[in-house]
Order: sequence, then structure tokens, then C-alpha cells
Amino acid sequence: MGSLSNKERARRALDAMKALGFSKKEAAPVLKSLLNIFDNSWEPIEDESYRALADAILDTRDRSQNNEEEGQEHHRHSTAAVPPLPDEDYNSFPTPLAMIGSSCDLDCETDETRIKRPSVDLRPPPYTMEKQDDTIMSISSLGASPESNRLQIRPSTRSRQSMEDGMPSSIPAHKKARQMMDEDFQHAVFLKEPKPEPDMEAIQYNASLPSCQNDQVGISSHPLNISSSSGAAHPLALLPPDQYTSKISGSKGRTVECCRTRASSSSFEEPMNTRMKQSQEQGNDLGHIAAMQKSGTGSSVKNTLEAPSLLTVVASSTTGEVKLSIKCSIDPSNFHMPDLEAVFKTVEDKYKMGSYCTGEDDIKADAVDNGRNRLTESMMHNALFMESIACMNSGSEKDQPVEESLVMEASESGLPNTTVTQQPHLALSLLRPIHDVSDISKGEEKCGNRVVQRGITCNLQRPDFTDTGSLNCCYFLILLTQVFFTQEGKGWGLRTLDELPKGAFVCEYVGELLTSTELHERTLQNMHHGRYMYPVLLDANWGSDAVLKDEEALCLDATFYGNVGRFINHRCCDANLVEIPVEVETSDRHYYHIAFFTTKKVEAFEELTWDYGIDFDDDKHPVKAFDECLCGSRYCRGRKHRRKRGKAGAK
Ligand SMILES: C[S@@+](CC[C@H](N)C(=O)[O-])C[C@H]1O[C@@H](n2cnc3c(N)ncnc32)[C@H](O)[C@@H]1O
Repeated sequence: MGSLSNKERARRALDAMKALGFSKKEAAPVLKSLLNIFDNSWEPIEDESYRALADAILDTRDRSQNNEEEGQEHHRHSTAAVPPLPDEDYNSFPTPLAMIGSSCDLDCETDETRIKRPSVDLRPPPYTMEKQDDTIMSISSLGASPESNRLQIRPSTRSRQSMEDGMPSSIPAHKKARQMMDEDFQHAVFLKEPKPEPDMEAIQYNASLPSCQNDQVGISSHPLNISSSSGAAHPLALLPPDQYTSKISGSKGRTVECCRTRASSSSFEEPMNTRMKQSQEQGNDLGHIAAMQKSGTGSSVKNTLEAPSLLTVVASSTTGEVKLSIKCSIDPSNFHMPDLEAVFKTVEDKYKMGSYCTGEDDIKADAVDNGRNRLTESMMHNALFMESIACMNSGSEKDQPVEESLVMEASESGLPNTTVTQQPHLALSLLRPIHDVSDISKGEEKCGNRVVQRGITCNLQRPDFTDTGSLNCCYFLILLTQVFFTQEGKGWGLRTLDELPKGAFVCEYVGELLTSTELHERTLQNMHHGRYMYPVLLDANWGSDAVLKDEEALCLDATFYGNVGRFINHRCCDANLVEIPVEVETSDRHYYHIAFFTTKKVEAFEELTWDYGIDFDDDKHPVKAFDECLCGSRYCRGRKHRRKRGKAGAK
């Protein structure tokens, strides 16, 4: 952004404000005022997607409204120091600039413009799966920190540009800027996310104390056990593929597909470090795995190898990631990957994490109690996301391209078997039977009779080859999230236990893949049973030139099958998560996964939120996921009094 002209920067700032519902007429004088305050420095204004500017506009608006209410004379668009700019007068921004050819086509809107979900700026741009090096394909990113070891998504050039524009990195002047703004706008209150401490109402994923579980989780009192006012389904989000679709495919025909979430249950009552340290002291963690392999359990590879020496290094980071580095000093040409099930079993046995969850029980619900009890049980099991990384080389040279791949096989029962296949590339994928034409997931996932979209939790990392040609395969245990009961009346919510960097992959929205027709039928049934629904429309009926038929348009419904994604509450405009559509199994643009990434650094215990995209003012579709928004955002579109005021003002 540094190289852009002031005019261009002004245009972008006003565009961003427009997307938030602020007219140019309203935003321009405030922008100019801020520039004065910041000595013509743009960074504090551009920081956090123009947060300071949006705050200042709201402050100005509030002051105007207060003045109005007090019957005082006021000038609607004025800030104390700066008169409104004439339309299109970008040249009045400081420092003369070279004119850029493009014209600004901002509409002049009225003051009554309500804050609406940004139609463009806060939506994710298309992402492209890029090959980062010879051995690793990375799944995308909102600028994931390199050290995070989480999915790395690299936006395309255009996307990157737009992300950078929207989310510039913070600068030292920031604090000063805020202070100055505080002085200038006397009652400016800059939003700070609530940072609740862990509480007893939280569903402890690491609920290792069985006796506490039932007491702790008052599932039966879940507000959503009671039918919502309408009882009807309202989609949480609509994701048009044209705006969002990202392509995850590598060069040279490589494929990167999803690796199922491994959810482990219960106990982590001891601090991870202690436990891991103990395990180190106890010695070889993989003896069990090796034994399993010798007996042929799990792996479909013949010529199963005896591992002559294994070294396991366990380390945990302050962010809760635990890395098990398994060094196998063996002849690499003979080595095959350990069976993942066996690894999980070993970790489970070692660390007493209880039984596995299969893909089917990410979260299951039954029809009797709206799934709450089983949900609780299942959530306990979802405490720990185990993300697997498996890489293998067949040669002895460092950084030699990976020539074998780990393939996880999803059987009909949902239980994975791990196989090692001979493929000239790295791939993490799910093997599937050839699908039939009526299978809307194109043969991707099956769970009983239903199609369930499973989570991406591939966590790819450069394989660590040692000089001796031995192999490191790494399994990451990542403690991420906690379901807790919100104080604001939103029901259950999801929060992170650890600080998360900007751009971190959090989880996917997992649910059953339904057509719009099926969703409609289900909605009617659920209305009858007073059951709350959790549908997300992928591309239902819009977003493409050709209007999809209801029997083609797809939705994800997490009512009966889902993961923690279903507990993520809505926040207007400045949510800390963004949903990124990700093509995983297929390039079919109607069928993609939705992955959540952080849009900014998220503090430990901060609630994770995303903007469902609800238009609270859309009276044509009166059925909404909820009527009054309790998100607490300054930019809230759904607070009742704000909407009433907006409507009154418009009359
Ligand atoms: C996907 S669910 C989120 C989890 C939900 N809180 C629960 O307890 O299961 C969506 C529902 O959460 C509640 N909710 C989410 N965000 C909200 C908000 N900002 N204000 C009020 N209610 C909200 C509404 O009841 C909504 O229908």
C-alpha cells in the first residue's frame, strides 16, 4: 500500500467504508480529519481494515444523533475541524499525487445508509492452491504465520493484493493514533473483544473428570432445545461460488485432499508438557505401532517392515501444539508409514485420551433430544484435534522429492485404514469408491445413508529428512477450541483456549451435504418437531449465471452431523473468523468445503465468531436464524434499536 497514491488510498478507504454502509459523503470528511490527526499517515487508518476510520465515523454519527436528540443545532456531516468534501474530490487529500487513470465510481448515498454486510471487501477473494516447494502442497491462507504450522493458504496475486489492502499489518504508530483519536473524539470507545476467563459453564473438552461432565454441561437446558420462534431453518450463510471458489490443486497433477479430523476424547487433566515429558522418559512410543505393523494390522502394505530403531521426540509449544517427531533410523527404501490408527491408538493409550471418534461421530445428534445429550458426549470427544502429518522419502538425500504418499482410506463404516501407496507425489487424501450419479458428493463421503462432508485438518509440513536418510513423521496435537455458554444470550459459543495468530486455520464447517430440496423437506419436518437447524447454503440458487435447480443446489446441514463449527456464533462485520470456500475433493464448483480462518490475532478465551451474512432488514424473508443480534459489534446490523432508529431516520 505504501506505493499507492493518496488519491488511490483515499478511494480504497472510502470503498471500504461504502462496503460497511457508510456513504462517501459521510466518510470523506472523517477520513480527512483523521489524516490531519495522523499527520497524513495512512497506516493507522488502514490498519485493521480501516477500523479507526469506521470507528470515527460511528463516533461522529453518534455525536450527531446525540446533538439531534438534544435539539441542538448540528451539522450532519461535519467533524469539528473539517467541512465535507465535494464528491469525487480525492485530490483534496494531502500531498499532491499522480493521477491514476481509474475513476472512482462511488455512489453518493444518504446518511440513512444502514450498515450492511459488506458485499465485497470482507468476503474472501478466490484462493489458489499453490505449490510451495517440491515436496509440499499447501492449502491456502489468509497470511498464516509461517511458524504456525497450520494450513497455509496463499491467495492469488489479486487476492493477496486485496487482502493486504484490507488487512495491513499493524504499525507502531497505531497506539499513538488511537490515543490521538481518543482525544479528538472525546467519547470514542474503541471496540475491544470481550475476553472472558474460562468458566464453569464451559464444556470442557478436556473434561477428564467424568463426575463433572454431567454437572458441568447443562445440555438439557440449552435454549435451542426449545423451538426457535419460527422453528424454521434459516441458513447461516450463503456462499456464492463465483465470489469465493478457491482452487486447491497442485501443479503436475498433484492432488491435495482432505485428511479427516481425528478427534480424541477426554483426559488431558495434566498439563500437556508434563505428560509429554513423562512419555519421553518412558521411552519408545512407537513400539506398539511397530508391533501393529508387524502383525499387519491396519496397513495394507505388504512387506511390512521391522523398524530396527525408533526414536520419538515429543515437544509442546506454548500455543498448545504438541509435536511427536518419530525418527526411524532404518533403510528408507523399505520403510513405510506407520498405520495412523495405530498411532492414534498408541497416543490414546499413552495419554489416556479415551476412545476415538470416527468421522461419523464428529458430532451426532439424535431426533429425541435434538442431539443435545449425544452432542455433549461427542463434544467431549472432540476436545482434541489431532492433525496428522505424514511424509516419506524413498531416498536418502535431504529434500529429495517425496515419492510416496500417505493415503487414508475412508471405508463405508467411516473407519479409516491407512495405506501407503506408491505414488510419485505427496498426497493426503481419502480413497473412495466410485460414486454413482445420484451421489451429490460425487462419491466423497458417506456416513450411513447420508453424505457427510468431513473436515479438512491436513496440516502439512515439510518433511524432515535427516542426513542419514531417516524419516521424521510428525503428528500434531492441537488444542484449539472450547464450547462454552455465552453470557450475552447467544447460547453456546466457541472460543479458543490459545492465542491464535492472524490467518490461522481453525476448523471447518462440517455437516451433511443436502440439496436445497432436501433441506426444505427437512426444515418442514424440523419445524414440526420444533428442532433448531444449522444449515449453511453453499451455492443454493445464486452465485452463478445459471440458476441452480433446488435439487442441485447444495447446503451443509449440521443439525445431525457436524463439528464444533456449528457452535460458532455470528458477529456483524468485524468477526474474527472468515469462511473460505475450499475445493477439496472435486473441482465441482457447487460442492466445496468451508474452512474458517482467523482474520486477526485472536486472544486466548476470546469467542470465535463469523459473519453469517444475515440481512436483518430484509423483510421479504422474515424467517431468520435469529431476530435480534447480540453480537455486540459496533457495526452490528441486527440490534433492534439500531434498526428501528435507522428505519425511523429513513422516513
Ligand atoms: C450456528 S448456531 C451457533 C451456536 C448456538 N449458539 C448454539 O447454542 O447452538 C446459530 C444460533 O446461535 C444463536 N446466535 C448466534 N449468533 C448470535 C448473535 N449474534 N445474536 C444472537 N443469537 C446468536 C442463534 O440462536 C442462532 O440461531
